[in-house]
Amino acid sequence: MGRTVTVAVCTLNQWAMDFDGNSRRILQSIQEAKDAGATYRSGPELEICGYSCEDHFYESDTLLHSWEVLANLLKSSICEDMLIDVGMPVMHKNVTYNCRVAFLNRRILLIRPKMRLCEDGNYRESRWFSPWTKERTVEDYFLPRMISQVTGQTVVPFGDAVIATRDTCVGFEICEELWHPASNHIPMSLDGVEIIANGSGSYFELRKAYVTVDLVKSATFKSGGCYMFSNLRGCDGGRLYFNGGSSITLNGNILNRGRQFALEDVEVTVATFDLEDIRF
Ligand SMILES: NC(=O)CC[C@H](N)C(=O)O
Repeated sequence: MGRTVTVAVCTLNQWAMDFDGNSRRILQSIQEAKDAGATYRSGPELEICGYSCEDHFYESDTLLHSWEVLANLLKSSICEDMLIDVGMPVMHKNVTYNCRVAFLNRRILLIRPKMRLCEDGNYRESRWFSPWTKERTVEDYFLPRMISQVTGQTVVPFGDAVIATRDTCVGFEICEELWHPASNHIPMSLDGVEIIANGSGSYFELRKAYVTVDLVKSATFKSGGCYMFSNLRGCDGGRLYFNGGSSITLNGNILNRGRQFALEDVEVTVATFDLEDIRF
C-alpha cells in the first residue's frame, strides 16, 4: 500500500533584522514548495529575524517584529493547506528561546524550543538563549493578542513535543541537536516519529559538509525515517558564511540535496517518498 508524501526543505539567504526581506523570501519558498506539490515545508534556523542578530536578541522589538512577520504568514493564502514550520525567537516566562513554530491553516500547532545550544567555534548561543530542558513536557504559551486575532487561539503548546497526524508523526530538532551525542532524534525515532525536520544555521568550515551529510544519514540509518535539513545561505550580516546544502534523507540515503555555494536567495529542495518505506 503506497502512502506517498512530498516534503520541502529551504535554503534562504536571510539577513539579520531584515524582517521585510526575510518574510518575502520565506513566502517565496512556501509558494515554490507548494508549486512543487509539497504538503510540508520546513526552513532554516531563526529564518524570520535572521540568525546573527547578536545582542539585538535582547531587544523586545526583535521578538515583536518576529511575531508581526508570523502574523502575516498565518494570514497569507499562500500558506493554506500546508504544514509549515518557521524559525524565530520566542520569550516564554521571561526567558528567550530559539524556536520552531509549526502551523497549519491559520492555527499554531506547536512552539518547539531548541534543547541543545551551540557554543563551539564562533557560536555563542547561550549569550542570548536558554535551552529548553524539560523533556517530553509542554506548557501553555499565551499568544500575543495580534496572533490570537488571526488564529482564534489563546494558548498553544510550548515545549518538547511532536505532531501526530492521521498519516504520520513529525518531530523537530534545531541545528545543534543533530550534532549532540544525545541527539533528540534518538528518542523520537525510538518512539516512532517518522519525519524529523531540522532548521539550521550552520556556517561554512572546510570539510564540514561531509560531517553534515554523515550526520543526516546516520540520524535515519538505524531506526529509519525521513530527515529534513534546512540551512541558511550567505553572510547574514556577520562575518560567517552559511553554506546551504539543505537535504532530505530517507532511511540513511540522501534523496535530494540543495547546492552549497550558490547565489540564489531562495532554493527549495523537495522529495517524494512512501511512508510505508519507513515502516518495514
Ligand atoms: N546553530 C547551531 O546549532 C550550529 C550547530 C553545529 N555545531 C554546526 O556547526 O553547524
